[in-house]
Amino acid sequence: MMQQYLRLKKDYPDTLLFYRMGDFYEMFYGDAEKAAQLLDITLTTRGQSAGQPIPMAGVPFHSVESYLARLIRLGEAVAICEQVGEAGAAGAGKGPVERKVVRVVTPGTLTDSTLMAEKSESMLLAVHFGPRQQCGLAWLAVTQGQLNLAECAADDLPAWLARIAPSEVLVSASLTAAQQQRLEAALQTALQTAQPAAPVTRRPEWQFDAALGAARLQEQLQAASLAAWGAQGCALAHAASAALLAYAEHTQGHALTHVRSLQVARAGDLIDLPAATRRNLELVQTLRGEDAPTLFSLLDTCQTGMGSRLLKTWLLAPQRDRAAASGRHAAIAALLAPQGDAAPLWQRLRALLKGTGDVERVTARIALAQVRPRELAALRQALQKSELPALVAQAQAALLAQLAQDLAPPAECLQALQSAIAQEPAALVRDGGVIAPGHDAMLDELRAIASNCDAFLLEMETRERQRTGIANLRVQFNKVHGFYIEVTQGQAAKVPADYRRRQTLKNAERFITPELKAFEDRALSAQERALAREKWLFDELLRRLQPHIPALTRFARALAALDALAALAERAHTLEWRKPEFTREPGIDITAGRHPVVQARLQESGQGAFIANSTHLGPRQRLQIITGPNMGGKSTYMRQVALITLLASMGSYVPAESCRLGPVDAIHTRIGAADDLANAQSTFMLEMTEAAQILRSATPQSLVLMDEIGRGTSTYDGLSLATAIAAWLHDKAQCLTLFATHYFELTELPAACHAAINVHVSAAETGEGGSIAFLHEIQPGPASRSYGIQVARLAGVPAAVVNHARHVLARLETAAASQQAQPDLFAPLPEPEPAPAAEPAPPSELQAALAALDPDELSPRQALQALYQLKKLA
Ligand SMILES: Nc1ncnc2c1ncn2[C@@H]1O[C@H](COP(=O)(O)OP(=O)(O)OP(=O)(O)O)[C@@H](O)[C@H]1O
Repeated sequence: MMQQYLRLKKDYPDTLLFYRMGDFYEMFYGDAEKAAQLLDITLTTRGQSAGQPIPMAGVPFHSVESYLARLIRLGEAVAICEQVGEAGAAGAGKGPVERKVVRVVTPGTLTDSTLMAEKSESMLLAVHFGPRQQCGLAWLAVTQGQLNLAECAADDLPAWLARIAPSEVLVSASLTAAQQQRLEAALQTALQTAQPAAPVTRRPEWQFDAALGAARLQEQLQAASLAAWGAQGCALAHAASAALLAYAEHTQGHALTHVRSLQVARAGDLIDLPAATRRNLELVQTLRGEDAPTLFSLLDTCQTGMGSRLLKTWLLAPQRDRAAASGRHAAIAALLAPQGDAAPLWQRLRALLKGTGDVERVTARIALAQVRPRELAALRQALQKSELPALVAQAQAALLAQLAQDLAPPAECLQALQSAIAQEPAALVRDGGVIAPGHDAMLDELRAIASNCDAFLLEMETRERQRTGIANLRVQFNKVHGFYIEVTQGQAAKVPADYRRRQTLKNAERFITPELKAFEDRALSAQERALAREKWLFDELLRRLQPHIPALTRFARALAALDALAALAERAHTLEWRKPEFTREPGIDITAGRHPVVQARLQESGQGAFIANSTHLGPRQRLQIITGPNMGGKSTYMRQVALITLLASMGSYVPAESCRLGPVDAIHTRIGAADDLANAQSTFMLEMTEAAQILRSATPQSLVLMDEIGRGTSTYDGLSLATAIAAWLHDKAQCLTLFATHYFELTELPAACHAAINVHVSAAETGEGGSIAFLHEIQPGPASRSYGIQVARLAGVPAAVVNHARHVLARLETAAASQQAQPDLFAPLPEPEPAPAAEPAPPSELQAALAALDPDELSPRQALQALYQLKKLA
């Protein structure tokens, strides 16, 4: 057996091998030690090899899922090795049962719903590093039917990683350690998760081959050319897809017949949402790393997991082209439209969608031959909802008309499921009770033999009581001993000669007769044969379903889209959101906008109403300098503008009275900072890194939020930087900017910059104690003063400290007033001064050698020699 184990293990050196032995999965040697530590299970030994005990650890097969889930969370991969041969059938009856690795469970290739998050995909990404700092990317979720390709510069990899959010990354084994380290660092920054970032798995270099990839893609898509998908030219991405497909199939132990569509992603197609923006706007995770309250948690009232997952994709990958978003707006309008006396469509659709299974994942599991009986029952239930397409077809929207078509279930598929699968099937095929009665005559007959047992036993009991005169004789069955006739000890003397003793108990004797033995053989074999027949029928059903996989995939996508749209309609109705409008001219025009998450929180906690604010940004008024007290609502206001922009762009209604939105190519944010300890960057360094990125990439179609830039350094440094950054955004980038600051000096900017204006959040002083009330209203003009000391008081800073601060402030203000007026920060920059004439130092040997060189006159060989010479001198 150990020979067999070691033979299998040889092919999975870096993967834990779960070796099935009876009711356990066992691990040996290093695997056992590692698993014992990771899972906190007992490490024992079994037998010996070369005189040494063999370390062993195991987990029971019936609870294997929970152990797998823990290992996957830790980034481990597990190869599942099952018995595939019949016991006793191997060779001459000696030697272990034949075993095989049937699948490999890895973080990026999960398909089992018990191991997966309901609301997020488990994405597998292959990265191929090509020449000239270019990368090819290929990714897919094994439970979805779509492959994705992209090519990018190595520098843009972090942005792509953030967008794809992979659960596992494949790279070539030839990657250098330094390259891998860089990739892992980028992953950590991109994913921003508290858990360990996605594991990086090395695969053989030859698998990253462009020609192989193109051929594999064509085979996968059953197409003679990749031109239909616009995917013919991207060799680097082809190389990545070769490795991706090979690995995905390797882990499933099965071809991915359900993966039949391809998408080439181009950076310019999507609205850029850098990792900082996702984090700062708390789109799917709060700053503390929790799932709620976030924009997504507020938005997601979907009835199914697949609806939630699609909605999340819409939110995180909004398109620059607004056609898709417009289509969704129109669909939501149709779902909300009054229907006379009947409830609006969104309500009726959601009632129908409730309790629908995860058809998308079930479909993938049918294709991979991993599906469980109850998943098929759930699919049948979904396919039976025939009112669904009819109802959707009633709506007046192009997108919904398309969905109605895809929702028409493949009739043959439904029929096959209705006929074959029992009303409430058992969880596992090997338990029996999965195939419906009446589906197969042979199965029915075998089942009849097995279930006629009871009648036979009763009849025999009566007969034997009469024959023996033992009134309390009983004919029974148990799993361990099979069939028997039980007689109490007192009556044992009366048994006839043809009774054979089977077992002696304290108070009773158990016997068997030739007749009962013959019955037992027939009944047990009928049961076994019924189980085998069920297994065969189940596999047969899966074969029959295979041709319907593409239709089922379309059906699943349509259900998911409908669920997501109905959820958006429900949100629009419940939260009183309005339909946004897209315009050609750049700009953002919002009337009475609200921050949806803050508003919901205020409502829940009964802390008063949310104050709506309007925003106008356009080419002629593109920069707002926002001042006002702490706690006044500056951050809330800025974020709400970004959230409304994003919601409109993903195709949702928005929390505002009205919203007109021009083209948007990116939403950048530079908001407060927690130290990025993971990457050992200081707060200020991080602040400047993010600012640098924004200054480099913002365009007139970008929305930029800057919250208190420059706060992390000394006042003058900070003020100078903030000034220069604001001026650059206004003059050079010309993007739409909201710029919140505590530097009052910045309120001078609009005087010098024609498209900048001042706004402030209002506060009112109440009473004599100097306390303030925040009105949370955005008003034109700069704030008249800051209220830092009042806020400190509100926060419970001791009165003595507050008083002291007041005195210091008064003194500072008097001193400032008596000094000369504040320097004009926005005066044009002076011409750079000529450098002061320094004492000319005699040229060094190196400088002399350099001066003697004339690059235009050098041959390559001479240039190289000169270079060596210079190095030597230096
Ligand atoms: N428009 C609004 N209506 C009602 N309450 C609001 C509004 N805006 C903000 N608030 C409340 O005020 C609190 C503080 O808002 P916010 O964090 O935006 O202030 P801030 O001006 O950015 O403060 P700081 O300068 O200290 O960061 C919010 O948590 C929210 O409860």
